[in-house]
Amino acid sequence: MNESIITVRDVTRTYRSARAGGAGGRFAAVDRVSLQFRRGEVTAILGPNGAGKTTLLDMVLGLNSPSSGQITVAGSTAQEAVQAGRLGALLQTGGLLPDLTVKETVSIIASLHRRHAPVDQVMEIAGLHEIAGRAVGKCSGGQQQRVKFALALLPEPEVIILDEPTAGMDPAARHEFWDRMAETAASGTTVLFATHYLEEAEQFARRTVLMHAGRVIADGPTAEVQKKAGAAHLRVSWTPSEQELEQLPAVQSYEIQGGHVTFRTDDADALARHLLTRTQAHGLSIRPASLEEAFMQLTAAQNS
Ligand SMILES: Nc1ncnc2c1ncn2[C@@H]1O[C@H](COP(=O)(O)OP(=O)(O)OP(=O)(O)O)[C@@H](O)[C@H]1O
Repeated sequence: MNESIITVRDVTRTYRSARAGGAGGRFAAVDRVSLQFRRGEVTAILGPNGAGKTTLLDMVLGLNSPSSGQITVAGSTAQEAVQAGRLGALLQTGGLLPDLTVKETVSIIASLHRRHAPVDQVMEIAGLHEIAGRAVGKCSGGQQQRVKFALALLPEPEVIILDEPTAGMDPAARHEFWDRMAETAASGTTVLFATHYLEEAEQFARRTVLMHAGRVIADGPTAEVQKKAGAAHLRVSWTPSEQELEQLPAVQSYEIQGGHVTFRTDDADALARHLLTRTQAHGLSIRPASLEEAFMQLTAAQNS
């Protein structure tokens, strides 16, 4: 269980910078990243647009090569692991043929694998039996993602990589998708997925790697990473004294405007409790900080 199945060692991937007008300037889409993933671990790679998640996952899949550093999967290169059917993927891009039915799609892709799981079994795991006869082009976005999930399961991979698998799904479809994924992970498959959603990481991954601008800025149990990134804005109607302000817990910063105070806090519950029980503050509202704000805060904290 503790054996590392994926090792990313000091990996950088640079691209020519569009902003530099192609004048030779390069930037690192992934910047000196080192990570290890253990067998059976479910990890979320969390980050805003452009953080480097897809670039990193594509390198783990051998679709893209590091500019420097090394990646090994189950002791071999990514390409060898894919060829051996040890790695399965559900990628953001990559089309399905719209005129084939769901079952035809899964059967045809199965026939391309030297060894594969029974078609009925992967259809069952991905919840496709009810829509087996439907043309792929008539399936919803969420159903198409489930078809891709079934295709990723066909080689019975030890590692499965999912790049924003639930993009475009409504909350119910998202839940159903993750319930099915959890069953797969419970059987010992290592799962690595990229997401924009903190809640998705929180609900489905025990470990979260937070990326921003190509760097890993936090890595650990999801609850801890969430606490670091999960700052909130809390607003009350209140005219506080200097002394009252000083006694408040968990305040990162505040702004006073008219009869209102807006706090930025890393523990909204503790602050709300204090404000409502020990001060005259009232009319309290809490708004979670956006992921982008949380990242800016974390990066600023790192750089200071
Ligand atoms: N082939 C490429 N050529 C040039 N720049 C690229 C290329 N691929 C990615 N980039 C740039 O590298 C950075 C990281 O992109 P990447 O797609 O890995 O981010 P991401 O975290 O997956 O974002 P998203 O959540 O939007 O998918 C971005 O600035 C992107 O524009």
